[in-house]
Amino acid sequence: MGDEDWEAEINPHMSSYVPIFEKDRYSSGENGDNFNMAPTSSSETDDRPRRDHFMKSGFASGRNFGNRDAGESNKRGNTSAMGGFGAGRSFGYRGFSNSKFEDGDSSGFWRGYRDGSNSDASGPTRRGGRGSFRGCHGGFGQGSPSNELDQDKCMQRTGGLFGSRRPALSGTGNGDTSQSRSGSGSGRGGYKGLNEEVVTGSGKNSGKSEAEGGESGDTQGPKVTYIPPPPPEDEDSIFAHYQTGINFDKYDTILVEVSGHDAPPAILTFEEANLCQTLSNNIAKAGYTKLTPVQKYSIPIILAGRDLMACAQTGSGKTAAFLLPILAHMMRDGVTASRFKELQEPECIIVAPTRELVNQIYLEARKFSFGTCVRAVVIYGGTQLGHSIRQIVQGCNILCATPGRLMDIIGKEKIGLKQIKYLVLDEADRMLDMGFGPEMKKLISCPGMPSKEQRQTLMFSATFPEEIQRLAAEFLKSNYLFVAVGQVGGACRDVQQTVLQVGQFSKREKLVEILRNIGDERTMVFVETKKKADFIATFLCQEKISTTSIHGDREQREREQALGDFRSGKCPVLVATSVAARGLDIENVQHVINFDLPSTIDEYVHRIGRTGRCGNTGRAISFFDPESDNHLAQPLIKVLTDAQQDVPAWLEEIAFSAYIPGFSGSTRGSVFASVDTRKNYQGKSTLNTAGFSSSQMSNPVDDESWD
Ligand SMILES: Nc1ncnc2c1ncn2[C@@H]1O[C@H](COP(=O)(O)OP(=O)(O)OP(=O)(O)O)[C@@H](O)[C@H]1O
Repeated sequence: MGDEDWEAEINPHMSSYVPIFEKDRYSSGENGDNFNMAPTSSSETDDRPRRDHFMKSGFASGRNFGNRDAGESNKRGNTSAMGGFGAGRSFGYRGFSNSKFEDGDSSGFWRGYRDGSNSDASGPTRRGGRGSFRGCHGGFGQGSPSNELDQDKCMQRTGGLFGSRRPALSGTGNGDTSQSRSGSGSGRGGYKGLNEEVVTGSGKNSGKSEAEGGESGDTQGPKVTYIPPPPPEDEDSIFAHYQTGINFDKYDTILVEVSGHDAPPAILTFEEANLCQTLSNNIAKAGYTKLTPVQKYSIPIILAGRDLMACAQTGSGKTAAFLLPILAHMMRDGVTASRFKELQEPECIIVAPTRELVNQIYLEARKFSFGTCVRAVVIYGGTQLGHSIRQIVQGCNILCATPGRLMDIIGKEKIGLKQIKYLVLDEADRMLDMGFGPEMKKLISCPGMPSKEQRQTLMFSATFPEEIQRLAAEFLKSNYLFVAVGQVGGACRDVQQTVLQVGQFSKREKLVEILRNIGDERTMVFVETKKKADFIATFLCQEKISTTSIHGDREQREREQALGDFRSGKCPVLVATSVAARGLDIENVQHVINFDLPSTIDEYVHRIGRTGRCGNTGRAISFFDPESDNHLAQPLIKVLTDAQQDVPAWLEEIAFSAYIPGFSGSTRGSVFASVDTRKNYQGKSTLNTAGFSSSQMSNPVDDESWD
């Protein structure tokens, strides 16, 4: 395809793929790039002129964009600090999505509903500080398609020139990942971005988050002014749900183990839970007629007031397993917080690791509390802090929050914690690992927070590494109960897993081949880094496959837009980092493709769990690169075998040659997704001095993918 065809070829397919581009970094040509003939006329804070320009010249000139063959030959040469990645800009303009953003059609979160509301007040101002490095996400400059990995390296080396690899997080302790992009290149600090919500600066201000920077304005970053559109209020939308799949009834055959003393018996039907009429009505309206195993066991445990750690396969209804009994108690006991109170004191806090997930939990809470006196509120980073506060002051009984925003709100004394009766950690293993663990510890020692004896603490996940379970004990009463719902190894058996041996440089070709076969079926493609997410999304768009992307360097509005376009089917392919690996419940995701395998097997289990949910079937295809993935061979075989999937002979050979003495197949037991570590590890501890298990020390690759 000639350069002149470029724009025409790619425009129709780029409706939603809109990485940020900041022109000035790239417009001079000093990086040795001739593609990006960006004018310097438009204001840094003005979206529209730059979009117009790039519609004309930016893309049109990106001639190396799809040149995958350039790969091998260019991969070394492209790493020059100035020319390699720095030149990669042709696609980095978020305004590419025609006028959508400016039209305020940011329906992303709301399961594809479009209410047309334009509540994004961010406007141009947020562009200024943020943009300084965003263009690099596109990653298609001089020879850039050749080797995304080398781009990554180059990017890191060039951090000093362009700002931080992460767009200029303030070094002064600004905590919100979307908040403080000052362009100063101050680096990422504390958690290196592992934490979705909390990024520390110099270390001095660890744990502070966007309040310091964005809202009170004492850092260089622009204010986050994004106000997400309210979800639709009509009953049909609130109770919209997808159908359980053909394998839903097979849940009944799944083994469940409850450990701990005096566990109440499981219930078999919703009626046995003795929920109030309104709650029962809401359950019926949600289309729930039958309990899933984790619900059968967890609901009576929570109703009995016990602390709980529950491990059950992805997509098997853990959210309702904690929401329903909590709501039942709130209905029984009455709630104290009301809109007429000056200080809101919620009875329940639910934390989860990503903004999208916390919002999804909120929608579930809103659904089940419909028509009751209980009011659920959601707050998360990347949105205007004032908006979060306004939501809370209208009355807050259940607060669904990401950790960074929660700590901001607590720090600002916008909520009191004295009334907390329920603390829920969803994706609890993630919430307690290196990234979020310190924040969670801070949360439970906040002034006013009832001690663990005084509150009920509930933890849910599909995976629960043993060392995390030991950390969790600090949060739970000693007599907590542990519910393990097989699937063996944690992967859902409704997902047909295939592992293909594909080398780094053949991956794109293979991906396109697979996606072409798949057609329009909804597919999530997981990659390991944010830059690669943009790179692959753009590449697919160029291949005329409608694609969008979600990762931590995209603005919240863009993330929501991407999710909305994926949910609605407008973009049937979503390229994502691990930020989308956990919890997201999207109807009709038929395929998950691991373009890059994650660094841990647990992450693999979560990723493939985006398909095959709630008794529906799905497919997962993973590219296994022997150059980089051998360490996963053994645990992968265990997961495949446990889920009764075919194990390729070549994988067994690799596993054999990469044999790790003492490897027991996984960190988990042989029958259940996780075992209660109290059985095996009483008295033993492998914690390091920081209080975290060494195996949970953050992995730089993981860090990259998360934020
Ligand atoms: N008893 C039920 N009957 C019908 N549908 C249900 C039931 N329980 C849950 N669901 C639906 O199943 C889907 C998956 O539930 P949910 O998101 O809670 O799974 P999960 O176990 O939390 O998954 P993950 O591990 O990926 O976070 C949701 O759409 C939910 O509404």
